[in-house]
Amino acid sequence: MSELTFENVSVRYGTGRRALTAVEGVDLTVPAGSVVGLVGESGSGKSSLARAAVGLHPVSAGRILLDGRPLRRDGRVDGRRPLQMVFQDPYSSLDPRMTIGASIAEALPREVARGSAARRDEVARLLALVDLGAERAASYPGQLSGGQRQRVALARALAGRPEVVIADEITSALDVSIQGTVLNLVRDLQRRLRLSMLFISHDLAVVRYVADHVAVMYLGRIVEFGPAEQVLGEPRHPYTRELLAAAGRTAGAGLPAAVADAEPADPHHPPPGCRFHPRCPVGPLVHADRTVCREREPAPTGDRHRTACHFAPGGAM
Ligand SMILES: Nc1ncnc2c1ncn2[C@@H]1O[C@H](COP(=O)(O)OP(=O)(O)OP(=O)(O)O)[C@@H](O)[C@H]1O
Repeated sequence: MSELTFENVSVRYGTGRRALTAVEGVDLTVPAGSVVGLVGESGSGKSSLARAAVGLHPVSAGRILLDGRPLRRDGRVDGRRPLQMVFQDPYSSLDPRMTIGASIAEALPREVARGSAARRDEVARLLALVDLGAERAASYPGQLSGGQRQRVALARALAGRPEVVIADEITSALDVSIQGTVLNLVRDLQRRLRLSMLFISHDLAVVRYVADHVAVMYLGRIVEFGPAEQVLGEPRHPYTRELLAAAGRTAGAGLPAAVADAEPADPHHPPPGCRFHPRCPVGPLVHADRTVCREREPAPTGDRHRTACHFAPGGAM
């Protein structure tokens, strides 16, 4: 079991006037063997943080550590790739011209992949892990259903014997009727293989189901973090409360409509002070002029349940 830590991590795209900071100064820990759900509306920086962890995009500041050891820019540590990512669209990780077996075999570490018999056995073992028969090795991605393809993508990620799996919206593209089965499988594998997991989803119902801890991201910052039942049951940050209210309105159908009436956040020009202040319903109630919110960025406060809001219960003010 391994602990994944983001230490003051920033991710930037572009340069000059077009520069955009998608992730800014994020501190986040995925405790060994646990699932951290990462939520926030579209564009908040969730995928950017994930991609930085697996080396698909460089961090512009900060460090990413596995059990205290820094990951290299390409996501390796000691020559291995201990982090694997599963994406929303399994087509992005499966070559349509390769059989399922060949795709999985390609991801096997060299020491396992010696000899075709060993490879075949290992592919069959991985297929069994994701509840697919060994005969599936001969199929092509186009012959499988969306749910089966996502299982194969999962098997492929597990082929590298990861310690941490980053799941980015892995059920969002699936038919609602099979989302539950895939989620059950993921949760079961996570426990059996004692994986640590960063589970990104815009669907709070899904996150409630799989996550031990929840991190809420807004415009590149983590605004709330804590045990899932606390963050989702007794949210402290006004943004988290809005997300939950919006999810309730749409019967768990997701976040993107959250805070729909407010000004959309512009990542090119994040507001000064608290980034949420232009949309925040709480600040004006407490401080008519919202000076503190406009001028001072709130530092996270709290112990197990941390919130970055000047007026959160247990907050700085
Ligand atoms: N390769 C890129 N080049 C430039 N800007 C990018 C790039 N990738 C993401 N961005 C920008 O970075 C910000 C954060 O995007 P990111 O995809 O990380 O957010 P997200 O929370 O994962 O959203 P979604 O749920 O829509 O994937 C957005 O403003 C996005 O437009």
